[in-house]
Amino acid sequence: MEETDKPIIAITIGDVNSIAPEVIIKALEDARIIKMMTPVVYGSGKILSYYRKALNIRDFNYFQLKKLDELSHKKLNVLNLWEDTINITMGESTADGGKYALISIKQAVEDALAGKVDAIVTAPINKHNIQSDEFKFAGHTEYLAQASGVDESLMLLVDEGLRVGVVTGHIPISEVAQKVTKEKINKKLSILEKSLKIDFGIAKPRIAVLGLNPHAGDGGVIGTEDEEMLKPLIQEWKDKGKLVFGPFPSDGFFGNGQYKKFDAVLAMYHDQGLIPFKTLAFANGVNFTAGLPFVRTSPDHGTAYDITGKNLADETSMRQALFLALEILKNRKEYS
Ligand SMILES: NC(=O)c1ccc[n+]([C@@H]2O[C@H](COP(=O)([O-])OP(=O)(O)OC[C@H]3O[C@@H](n4cnc5c(N)ncnc54)[C@H](O)[C@@H]3O)[C@@H](O)[C@H]2O)c1
Ligand SMILES: N[C@H](C(=O)O)[C@H](O)COP(=O)(O)O
Repeated sequence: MEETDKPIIAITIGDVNSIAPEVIIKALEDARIIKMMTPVVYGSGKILSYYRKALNIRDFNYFQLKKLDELSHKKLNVLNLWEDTINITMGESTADGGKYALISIKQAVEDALAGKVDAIVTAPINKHNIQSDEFKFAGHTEYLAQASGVDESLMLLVDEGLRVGVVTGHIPISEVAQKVTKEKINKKLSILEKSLKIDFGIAKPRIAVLGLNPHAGDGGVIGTEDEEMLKPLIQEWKDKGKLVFGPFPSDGFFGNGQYKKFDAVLAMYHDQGLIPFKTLAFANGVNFTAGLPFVRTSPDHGTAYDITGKNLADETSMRQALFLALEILKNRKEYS
């Protein structure tokens, strides 16, 4: 591969007081990365330098630039987005943690939408300290959909053959039942099916749909949504020749390993899908946003303030997020 043919991957800095800089540095230390892609950290060399020293990491070098077109395909790049020296308070949630995380995300999105970078890999943010007049969203997923002008996207957690999407995402549990509508499930199923074909190269994907109620309602004894909404909806997909099955009672479905028979699982709400996913795949898991005009992946963990600055953060999920972004780019190219 020519150096200049490598995909350019924007990596957002995340919360600078969290494990985000640590997992970025450790993931980028992997010698395979620079051979396969051109990474650009959107943030500031001062932040990486601070963590390199704090964690006593040697031999981590990078090329600093002020404009994206100065990047080097032979080196790890850091795009300096600010001159400020930030007061780093490792393991604490501060206004600065949110402010600089947002500067990084905004620039990466602008560059992705302009086609200047091929994908974005986001390091973790704190959903509380990033809130501002400019950012009134529950997470990257919601922000990225709005910023890129799509009315619906899908949070899809991925670890090799295990893929778990959610119908409702970052909303209070009290709102789940009313938000799980036929229209919403159909939209999410459409994004999921398309993504499995285009992003994951699966020609005829098998999708499992989980029930909303305990035991998928037990024939209407525990809630009526599974019987009255989910069963007919799934039948409509089957009638169109799609391999969509369910509704499955979530506990037994994961408990007996049935998930292994499907290319993807659609859960009705965040914890229904993410608890089994993270139990099975926390270290390697990647959070992918399907349905965006650009590729966006992320590690499946958060800011982990409790271990920040202690050199305890496992960077595997961050590294997998970089590799999955590449794989999806390749699959999209082959599909088109
Ligand atoms: N991609 C993202 O931006 C993202 C993802 C998940 C959570 N979050 C946010 O992060 C904040 C903290 O969330 P949380 O406490 O629920 O989850 P968390 O993932 O930050 O931490 C959960 C537990 O896992 C441990 N852990 C997390 N990542 C680890 C790693 N790489 N290596 C070793 N141990 C690790 C932590 O120390 C903690 O004990 C919240 O604001 C949440 O919204 C952001
Ligand atoms: N629900 C995600 C997870 O637990 O991995 C996480 O909160 C990140 O969400 P965004 O990608 O929307 O920030």
